[in-house]
Amino acid sequence: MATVPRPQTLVVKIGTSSLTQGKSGYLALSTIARLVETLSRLRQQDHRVILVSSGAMGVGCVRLGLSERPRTIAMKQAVAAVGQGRLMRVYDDLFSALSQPIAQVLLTRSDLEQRSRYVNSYRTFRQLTQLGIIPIVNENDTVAIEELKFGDNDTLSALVASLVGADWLFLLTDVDRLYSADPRHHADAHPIHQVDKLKQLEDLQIVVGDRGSQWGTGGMATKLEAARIATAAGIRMAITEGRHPENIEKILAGEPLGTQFAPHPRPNNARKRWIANSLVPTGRLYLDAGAVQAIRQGGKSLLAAGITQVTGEFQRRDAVQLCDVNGQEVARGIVNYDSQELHQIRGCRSDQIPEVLGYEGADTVVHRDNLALEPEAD
Ligand SMILES: Nc1ncnc2c1ncn2[C@@H]1O[C@H](COP(=O)(O)OP(=O)(O)O)[C@@H](O)[C@H]1O
Ligand SMILES: N[C@@H](CCC(=O)OP(=O)(O)O)C(=O)O
Repeated sequence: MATVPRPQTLVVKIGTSSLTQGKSGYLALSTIARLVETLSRLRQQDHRVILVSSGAMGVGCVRLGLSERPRTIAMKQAVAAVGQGRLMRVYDDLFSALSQPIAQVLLTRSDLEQRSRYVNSYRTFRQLTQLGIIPIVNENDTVAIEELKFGDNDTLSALVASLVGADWLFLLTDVDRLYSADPRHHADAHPIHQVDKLKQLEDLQIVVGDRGSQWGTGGMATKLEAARIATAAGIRMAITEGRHPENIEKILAGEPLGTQFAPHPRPNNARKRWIANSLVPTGRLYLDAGAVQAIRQGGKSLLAAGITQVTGEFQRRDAVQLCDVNGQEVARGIVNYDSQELHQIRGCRSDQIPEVLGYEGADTVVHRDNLALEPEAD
């Protein structure tokens, strides 16, 4: 097997559709064993490896004899609690056979939203990988409430890859790559091998279903959202077949397998990566052309004068999307005013703000240190 020159940080996500056998939902043991062998080999080559594994819900359902995903939150949480333990037991048995230590990391959205918890999560991953351990990550489905969920592990894996500053994100699924339409329903769909810019997919009018397989979540739509997050964070991404985890080594060695997504230049400011990816925006500010130019080309802070419209309800220090006149997102940032205040001061010069609000506020609506530009906004 070809080896890759320098040790890299690799995040590998495997979906339920690859971990389980179609109709019965039983574990796909040979796939899991091959995945364990591949990841252990990559560790032996000194790569830092993080596995994001779905499957808690699917495994829990089979254990409890359920034939479809539960609908109520309480039931989902109970089923995931059953499945997660069983899944980790299988991983631990197989990795232990190869003397590869593993650790379980269960995350909720708030672990990555709050800056201090984000930094703490980063330190945990760094310590684990420095010790040569493979962290196995899943959403903490048992406690996560609906509003605070990542919702799917494609997004979670991209956020973890961004958090640790990974070189590669591999999404292992039950199709060998992205197609122009869902190959299950469109026999004539053609394969997409390489994506240099995500906009290319819009131009090609790619149709991605948001329905996954029986136990999967999000289908291809969430994989493209993962691609948006990962490539913007400067991470290469590949979608490839879960039944052949050894493809990871071939892709690292330069083979054109699966669908590969080229990264944007890596933003070298970790705080801005956090703002761009981990915070969930709760409102939108529409900017005039001058303000868009000032923040994009001039690297300036956003002032109230350049805001034409405010939507959503948000508090000070919340994240918002900054959009041009066409509604195209150009940046994300943390606001110094809440939505009520911004309705009053939009379009005002900074020196008019104290008079309008009746108190002294910040000079900027979004300071440039709290503003992360969207790389594909051109
Ligand atoms: N354009 C597309 N190209 C490839 N697969 C697609 C596309 N649109 C939808 N899909 C579906 O997405 C499914 C994979 O998503 P999902 O079941 O959520 O996988 P996982 O469990 O690996 O996350 C495929 O089985 C396929 O039917
Ligand atoms: N956290 C859930 C996984 C949700 C999910 O995204 O599933 P999948 O689409 O199979 O990757 C579980 O463990 O069942």
